[in-house]
Amino acid sequence: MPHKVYLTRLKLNDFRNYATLSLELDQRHVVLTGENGAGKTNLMEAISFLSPGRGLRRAAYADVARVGAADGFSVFAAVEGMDGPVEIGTGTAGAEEGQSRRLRLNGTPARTVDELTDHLRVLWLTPAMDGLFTGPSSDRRRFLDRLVLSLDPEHGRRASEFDRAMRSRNRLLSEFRPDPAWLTAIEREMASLGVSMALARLEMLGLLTALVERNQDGGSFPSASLSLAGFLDDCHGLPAYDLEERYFSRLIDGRARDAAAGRTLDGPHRSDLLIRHREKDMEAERCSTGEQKALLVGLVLAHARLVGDMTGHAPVLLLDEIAAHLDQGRRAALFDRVDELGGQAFMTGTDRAMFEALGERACHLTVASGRVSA
Ligand SMILES: Nc1ncnc2c1ncn2[C@@H]1O[C@H](COP(=O)(O)OP(=O)(O)OP(=O)(O)O)[C@@H](O)[C@H]1O
Repeated sequence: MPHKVYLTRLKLNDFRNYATLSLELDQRHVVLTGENGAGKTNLMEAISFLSPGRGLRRAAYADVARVGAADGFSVFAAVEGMDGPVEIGTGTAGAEEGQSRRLRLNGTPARTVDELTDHLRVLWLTPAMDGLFTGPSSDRRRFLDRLVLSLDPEHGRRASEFDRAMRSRNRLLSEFRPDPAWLTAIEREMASLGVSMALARLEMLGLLTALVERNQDGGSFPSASLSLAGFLDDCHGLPAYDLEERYFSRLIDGRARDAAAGRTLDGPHRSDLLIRHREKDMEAERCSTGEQKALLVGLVLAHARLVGDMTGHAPVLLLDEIAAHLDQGRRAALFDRVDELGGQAFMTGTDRAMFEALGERACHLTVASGRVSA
């Protein structure tokens, strides 16, 4: 069983509809129930700021600060983390647009928010992800990249450097006579970064597939078959060096085409994550709404287990409105599966009765108008 990582304290200041909040927690799961608009998802979002990135809503920080607050927002958490107890403080200094997020670990400023992954991993499932299978491929790429990031924090740096290089190439190609040496240097860089990104994604899919095959759980949640398409599809199994050479020469050959299109038409930014319902052997997008939800739950739980297996520490799990679409049997199975992961999970819903099967395994809290009570 992986070690448990859990929050023992959470304090918010001027965060969404919370002027101030101070919560003491123990290592149990946390169930947050309350009416629509009470502030349940806001609290989950605050916890998602304990991982790199812009949180589970991908919001602009200016929108996160409480309306009417003079300054920015802050989130403070005491965590029994992967490297022992740690105090994490994060937030913005002002409410203007374009602010970056600051991070302090045990009172000391951190260089980047990526340092959070040394202490805990936070994974989430929200209703906004329900359209994952039917929505644009960019949503699935972002989902996959978050999976990769949770095990390989370098993946984010590679992706943003690739993006920067690609933008430079697009700009150069739009010039009348671009400098060929400069273009070639950028394309070299793109080939190296792009292939690293694709291989990291493939590695994640391989690990997840192996785990799903090892842990058939008797069918409470369906399992997914995952594959990638859209980039270097005809080069499976080639070593990294050959892949780089292929992509590099395709970029060179594609200059005129990309210049005409005004963008780069080949690369890891064009990959799509293909998801199939394994037991039904059917594309996820053709499954029913309920089947898609169950498939997504199964996928996120498998990923959480993988993170626990690989790091030796169970991730903190944020499950927003997870119980609403599940029947009683599935709900009980979900709680058991979540519990077996060995971490701390935060779950929300409008009705406390839905979480009865969790019993004493969770601390049950009520949220109303930006306040939390037992
Ligand atoms: N920056 C902000 N300042 C003040 N209030 C905000 C801010 N951003 C959002 N809110 C308010 O926070 C409230 C709570 O939102 P939240 O999404 O957490 O609700 P919820 O309890 O999850 O509800 P539901 O059950 O409907 O999903 C909303 O009424 C919203 O208007």
